[in-house]
Parts: sequence; structure tokens; C-alpha cells
Amino acid sequence: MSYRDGTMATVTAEPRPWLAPTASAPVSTVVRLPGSKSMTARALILSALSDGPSVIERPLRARDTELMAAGLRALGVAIDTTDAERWPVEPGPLRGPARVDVGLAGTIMRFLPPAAALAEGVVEFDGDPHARNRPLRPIIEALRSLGVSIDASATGGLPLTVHGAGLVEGGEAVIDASASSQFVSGLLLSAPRFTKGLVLRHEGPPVPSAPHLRMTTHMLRAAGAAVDESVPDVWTVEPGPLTGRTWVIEPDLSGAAPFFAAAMVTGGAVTLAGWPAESWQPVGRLAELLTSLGAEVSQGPEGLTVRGTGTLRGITADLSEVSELTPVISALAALAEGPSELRGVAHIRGHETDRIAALAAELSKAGAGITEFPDGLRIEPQPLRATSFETYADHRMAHAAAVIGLAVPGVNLTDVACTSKTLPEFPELWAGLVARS
Ligand SMILES: O=C(O)C1=C[C@@H](OP(=O)(O)O)[C@@H](O)[C@H](O)C1
Ligand SMILES: C=C(OP(=O)(O)O)C(=O)O
Repeated sequence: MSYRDGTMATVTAEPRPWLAPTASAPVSTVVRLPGSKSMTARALILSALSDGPSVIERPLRARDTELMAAGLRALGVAIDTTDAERWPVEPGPLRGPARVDVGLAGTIMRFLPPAAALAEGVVEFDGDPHARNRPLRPIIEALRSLGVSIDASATGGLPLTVHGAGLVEGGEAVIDASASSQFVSGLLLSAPRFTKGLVLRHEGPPVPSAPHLRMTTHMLRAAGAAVDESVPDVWTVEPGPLTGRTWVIEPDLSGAAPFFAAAMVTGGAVTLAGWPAESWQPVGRLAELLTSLGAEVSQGPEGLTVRGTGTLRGITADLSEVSELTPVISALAALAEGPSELRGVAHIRGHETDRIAALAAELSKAGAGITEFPDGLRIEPQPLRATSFETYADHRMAHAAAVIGLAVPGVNLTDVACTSKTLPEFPELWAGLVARS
């Protein structure tokens, strides 16, 4: 059997030890960052499932999105990623056999299998060693209940094989999406193409990352789908065509978080250029959190600006809506004037690494007082010290270490290359930021 191979774009960079630069003056600058990972991923899937061509403007070009594009190409979609600013997508009949490398991307391992189920032929999925530990079983079981044939590992995750039948019947499904909102997003994104559409009901502890679910439903509607989410924990997607269109991707708000943190730690100001007047990302929640930590947040024609005030307060916060911000907020908490308690994020133990355990271990090594809870951390600031900071192949652990390094000389990251997951330019952008301080 000959495979079209979606694994060729894998850039598993060699570990790159890195001494985090320390800031000697306030960081004050305007940063230009690439597009949102989450929006780029959704735009790629929706464009691939549309009945005409699309263009993705200002996409994120990073490991997660390049692997997503490679996976879709392996299924027969033409995606030209030559121009960093503009990716034309030409959908074609989805077909296997194909192999998809998901890297360590939750978006790929949860968004692509439902699309692969629409293909004709066998589609195999695997990824980085740790990707095999990330939760997947609920979405696989939901797909099976919708009539899709899938072989998964004994643990219910990767590696897995989807036996695409060229169509998915669809209908009603029940899922426990408390371990990841991406289970819901993944099913909804392909649902307009299911013969009967989808009525998906969540049963279990609350679904995290509500803003990401809203991003999914907004983008589905923008592509012409009829979606109803008026009943809590129930999403209804009518069957129907998706329309090709131009997607303009917003700058990545979570990717901007460490840069905003740099302004806060150094008493400077960082503006994220190109921030839209209306956003599909949870900018209100981020502004609220940074303000309670002591920052001033404002929006103007130049972009979104975060200003450090010289005060960094500890906070008590439920981060379930914006859980991917936990590492950077934890770094700020470790440098704050008083203790913080960050809760509501049990599911981030299933992110790129067990982020609660990883933050507890590395912040303790740096000298902070840490109490670990099943769903979060209490952080007691103490004078911090030089340390070897393990990054666990997790881009956001690297961001957290970089933020601490601004204030603490001698923070040595075991690897900064893991930032290529969402921002390959991170080390250079960060060094430039500090050099200008
Ligand atoms: O749908 C998405 O694009 C994402 C949803 C969230 O996942 P979880 O709900 O698993 O936290 C978020 O943390 C992740 O970085 C991106
Ligand atoms: C949780 C994250 O990623 P993923 O999309 O791989 O789940 C993240 O980027 O913080």
C-alpha cells in the first residue's frame, strides 16, 4: 500500500539549551506576532471541508499549523504555505490511505480524525512520544457512536487508525468533554458534512476553555453552517455545505501573553500590533487577569497595550476559561508581592505535559513556595534563584521560564526549541525585546 504522507513537515527540533536574558531596564516596545494557532487550525479544517477555495491571511506558521496543513494535504487538500502571509486552500475529495503526524498538537489529534472519517480509505495517526499520553478516548468513542470505525491503542489514544467510509452518518452523540474542549470543537468542525449533522451533548464536569468553543461556533457560522448552542452543554449543527472564504487571522493572544508579562515584570509597556477592534479570542478575560495582577490594559489604534505599573499583586483566580495562560500567570505570580491561588485547571495535566506538576517542580526549584492541588497551584513568592528550568517539550513552560528570567539572572532552560510549536521566532523576538530595554 502506498501512503500519501502527512509526516514530512515534522520539525522535531534538537533540544536547544538557552539562558533566559535578564532585563536591566523596562521593556517598552511594539510587538508584531503571527496569527492565532487556534484560529489558523480552525480555518484550515473549515477550508478543507468547504465546497470552494479559501484563503487564510496572516496564518500562524509554526509546527502545529504546518503539521495540520501536512495532514490535510495527505488527505487530498491542496494547501500552499509558500507565502507566509497568505495560504490558498483548494479542497478536493478526501481520501486515504494516508498517515498523519500530529506532533504534540491537541488541535490536530482532536480536529483531524472527524475529518478523516469523511475520507475514503484508511488514515493513520501518531505523534510525539508524549502525544500518546494526551486524552483522546472521549472523541474516539463519540465518533464510534456516530458509526465511524476506528482502531485505537489499548489506552484509547494514539496511535489510531480511522477507517474512512467516505461519509459519516452523524446524528446524536454524548461526550464527556471535561478533559478538553477540543473534543467538542473537533466534532463540531466536521459536523456540517455529516449526513444528518450532529446533536452533541456534554455530560460530566464542566467543559474547560469556553472561549475556544465560542471561537469554533463563530467560525462555523462564518463558513455558512447553522449552529445552535442555546441549550447549555448541547450543540446542534445542521447538515449543509461550508462556503470557501477569506479568513483573516488575528494575532495570537496566548502567544502574546509572555510579551505582556515582560512589560509587567519590568515596569514597561508592550503593545501587540494589529489587534482587531472585535476579537474571537478571550481578550476581556486576559485583560481582567492582568489588571488584577497590577497591569493597565488599553486598546487603541496602535494595538492592545499592557503597561506595568511597578506593582505585581498576587491573585486568586479560576483559570478554566483561559487555561493555556496558566504557565505565564504562574510565572507572574511567583514574582508578585503576595501569594496567589490559581485553580480550575485540572485538565491541564493533559496538556503538552502535566503542567501543574511541571510548574510545581520548576517553580519550587527556583525557590517559590508551592502547594499543588488536583486542579491548580498556590504560589508563595520567595526570593528566586538561578536554576536549570526543565521545559518538558512544552512551549508555554519555556514562556514561563523566560518571564522569570527577566527578573532572575541564571535561569537556564533545558530547551527553548519547543517554542517552535506555536512561535518558532520566540527566542529571537524575546532576545530583541530585552536588548531594547
Ligand atoms: O481549541 C483550541 O484551539 C484550544 C483549546 C484549549 O484546549 P483545552 O480545552 O484542551 O484546554 C486550549 O488550551 C488549546 O491551547 C487550544
Ligand atoms: C494546550 C495547548 O495546546 P494544544 O492545542 O496542543 O492542546 C497550548 O497551546 O497551550
